Amino acid sequence: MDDGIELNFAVSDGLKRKAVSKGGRWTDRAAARKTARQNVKAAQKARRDVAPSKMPSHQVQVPSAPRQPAIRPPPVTPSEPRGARLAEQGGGDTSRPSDSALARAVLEHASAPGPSRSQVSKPAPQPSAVSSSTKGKGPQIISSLFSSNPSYQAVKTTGSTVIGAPSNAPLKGDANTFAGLGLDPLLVHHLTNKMSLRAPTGIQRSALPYLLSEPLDINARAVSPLDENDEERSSTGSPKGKERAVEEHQAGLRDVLIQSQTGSGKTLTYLLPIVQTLLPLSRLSYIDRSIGTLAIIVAPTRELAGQIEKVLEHLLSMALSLPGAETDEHYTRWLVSGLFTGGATKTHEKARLRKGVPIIVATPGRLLDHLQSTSSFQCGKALFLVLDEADRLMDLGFEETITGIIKALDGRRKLAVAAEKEMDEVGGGTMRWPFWNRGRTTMLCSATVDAKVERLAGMSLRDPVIFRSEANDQVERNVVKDKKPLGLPSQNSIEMPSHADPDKFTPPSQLSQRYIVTPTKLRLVTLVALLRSLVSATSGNGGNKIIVFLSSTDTVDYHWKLLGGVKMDDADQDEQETSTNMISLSSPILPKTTIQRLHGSLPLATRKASLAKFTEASESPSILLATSVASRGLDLPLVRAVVQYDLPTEGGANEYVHRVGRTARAGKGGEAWAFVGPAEIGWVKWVEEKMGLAGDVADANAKRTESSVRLTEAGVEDILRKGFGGSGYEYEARATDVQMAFERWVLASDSNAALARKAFGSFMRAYSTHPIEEKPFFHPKSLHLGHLAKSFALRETPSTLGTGQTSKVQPQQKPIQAKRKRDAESSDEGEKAAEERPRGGKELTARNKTEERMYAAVRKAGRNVKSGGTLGEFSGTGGKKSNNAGTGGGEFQVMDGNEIERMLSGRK
Ligand SMILES: Nc1ncnc2c1ncn2[C@@H]1O[C@H](COP(=O)(O)OP(=O)(O)OP(=O)(O)O)[C@@H](O)[C@H]1O
Repeated sequence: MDDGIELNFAVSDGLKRKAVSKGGRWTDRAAARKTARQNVKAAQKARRDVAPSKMPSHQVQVPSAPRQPAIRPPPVTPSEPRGARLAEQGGGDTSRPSDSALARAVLEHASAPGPSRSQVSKPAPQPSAVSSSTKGKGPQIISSLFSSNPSYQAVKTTGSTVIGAPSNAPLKGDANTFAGLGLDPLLVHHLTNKMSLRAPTGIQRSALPYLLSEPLDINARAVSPLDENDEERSSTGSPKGKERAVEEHQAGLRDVLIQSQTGSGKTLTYLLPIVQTLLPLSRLSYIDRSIGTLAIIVAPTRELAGQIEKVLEHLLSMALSLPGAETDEHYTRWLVSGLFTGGATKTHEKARLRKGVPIIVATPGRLLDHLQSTSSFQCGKALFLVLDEADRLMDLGFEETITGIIKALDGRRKLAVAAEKEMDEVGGGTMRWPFWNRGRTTMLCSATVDAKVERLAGMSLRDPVIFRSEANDQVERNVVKDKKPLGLPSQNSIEMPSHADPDKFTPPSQLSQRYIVTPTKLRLVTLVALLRSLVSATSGNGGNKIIVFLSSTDTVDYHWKLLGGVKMDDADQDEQETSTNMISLSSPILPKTTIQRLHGSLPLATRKASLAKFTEASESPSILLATSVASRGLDLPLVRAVVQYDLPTEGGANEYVHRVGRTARAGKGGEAWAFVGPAEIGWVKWVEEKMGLAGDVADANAKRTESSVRLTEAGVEDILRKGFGGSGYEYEARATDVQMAFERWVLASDSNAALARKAFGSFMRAYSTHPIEEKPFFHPKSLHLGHLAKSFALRETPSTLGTGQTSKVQPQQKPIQAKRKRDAESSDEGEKAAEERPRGGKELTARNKTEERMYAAVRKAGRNVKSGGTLGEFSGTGGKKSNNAGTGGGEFQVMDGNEIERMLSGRK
């Protein structure tokens, strides 16, 4: 498809601008000004030299709107709030001279006298294109994307940025086989032939020997159930009373904490032992589904639970005998799985539980619900409880729910024991369970372990063994020495050795991590340019999926509709019909690419369909715009790149690692890109220091003094040039055209404009919720609102569009209440616990802390507003207020620009 914009990856060396000078004195700044002027001259010359006819034949011209005399752009956004510009440049990390130089250049260039590049030589924007679609919509303003724009430093984008060999890949070497770890031949056969998994990963190598070391002895004599009143336990001769609890637990496996990198195969690490342990039970004559549930896996979201259940189903579909093997003893298909996430009706789920489901995968709220209200749910004999994505469970506020689940399971067990004893006493007991003394093994899994996970571990695990991923060479040593499970001390928590720093979160070593210091005004076009480069470089094998993270549901919705609705010619920018049920859009600026979105406020069916569409095998690249709902656990195949357009507002470095972990999984390559604002560059060093190196890379670099993980800067100019192509500075004109097309789309209808303003407001509010620790880099005061508006394709800051009109609160409340209800109904969990929260909906629940901080901040501002007598909203253009122009955040709206400014500056 001809998208009307060329993709040209050749970078003209001769036209590269020199780096602005570094240092903090006025002489340096004068030098920077001089360089800027020289650059303008050089650009002029270059453009004169580049005749359009000399363009390579493979390059496609920018869509040709008729050129008209340029209308001068207005002087640098007169509506900039006081202090905003300064703030945009401040706050940088002075230890990174290049970054601070960039920030200074923002100021110098913006305020430097003399002609701007666009005034001198940039092809003029086409006012006609604007006017055609904006008749009667107020004054025209020409996009001034590159004029008066912060100059950006010509950072040379380097090649490979990976720091080591794959750290989450299957291990190499003959000694590293699934069979060697003690896995049943049936499972080995299935993994190899049906799932194409030939060797274990580091965490599997580390944990499987232990987890497979206690098979159930199906020939064991039945024993009486245990309880505190037992006088004797003759069949086992075990001690009685208090000691029994310990004894009981020691007879089985100790509880386990599994911590390893994203994409390292934790799911199979706990599923394989569960399946292998339970499988032999099917040979027992008395075993049928009425035995109830023997293993429970808890995952924080529906998507994750569904994903785990799919892997489990796949495992359970294995052949029950080896081809050609002759044996009298066959397993039966007793072992099945069930998904309990609130997606189906409860009646249906209850019916399934009544029949019996040996292994269930559930979200926490729904599981607790069944434990409390479904009496036919037999789970007193459960042998395994897995808490997957432990950190996410805690983030989502499931601590109490998990406590409830553990208590309920203990209660069920007691009831089952009592029932068994009663049957025994009356002599009618025919079904005797030989595994009462085994207890229940709890496994906790997480890629990152922080204080919250430690709290969950303390609450749910007894005497745990901690497993971390082993590096390749370490494995060899262990395997040679001892084929049995690594020696475990009999008491106290122990930790399997790992060379990685356990206190740091380690991204996969093969992951390339880059950041782009992007002037706020250029964010949107830089995103487009980056996506264009990424989609054009994708290949089926290496992956052709890209995930873009944004900070809120509103910004996801807006960018999705904007990309899908924008037109690059003069065609009417009609409002595109996009209902909540719509799955996929395409965009003229991202050829042959489908664009999906994912956030917690979408109906479950839409979310499922979006994910399915995004992951479907296709030659066409695919982009998923998502909130943090997509950051944990999701194992989406062929994700080649993760772009963090908005850096995480919650979860800090931890969240960053989870997000980038959606690519570079199981040893595959991947790219991570982070958009960093000029005032946010200190974040780079901060996040680097929070991350540790993995396994063997940590070994090799043990003596390195510098920060362990490095993010590499990519030049914004390079990105723009690559994405938009053309010779010399042509990319500027192309980027400007794209920006103008976006702006036309916004102006095309009231609802488009309202979406843009809503997204802008949501971004602002999300931004203000960065935790205090991150405030040095993400302070709302440092946001240049005028430039930020530009990045939302708004021609003016929403705050300055106000006419002083006030709105009544009442009319706003209805849609907000309706939205909340929708959120709750379609919430990720759909779960009681979440629904009980006043704000409902997973997305809202997920941002509990965020919302608390945010609401506190906005409430504070709200007081200011109310003290002024009114509670208002971002109002529409031309004094006409749109119905939908609220801030998207519920009851808190801000009246006008002064109020926003006051909120940001902390003035009364
Ligand atoms: N031994 C193996 N060899 C090759 N691929 C594997 C192996 N084990 C698991 N995988 C694959 O690795 C991918 C990631 O696995 P999984 O989702 O379990 O990772 P994870 O550690 O749980 O990651 P996250 O922390 O992001 O949830 C899956 O696609 C899985 O099929």
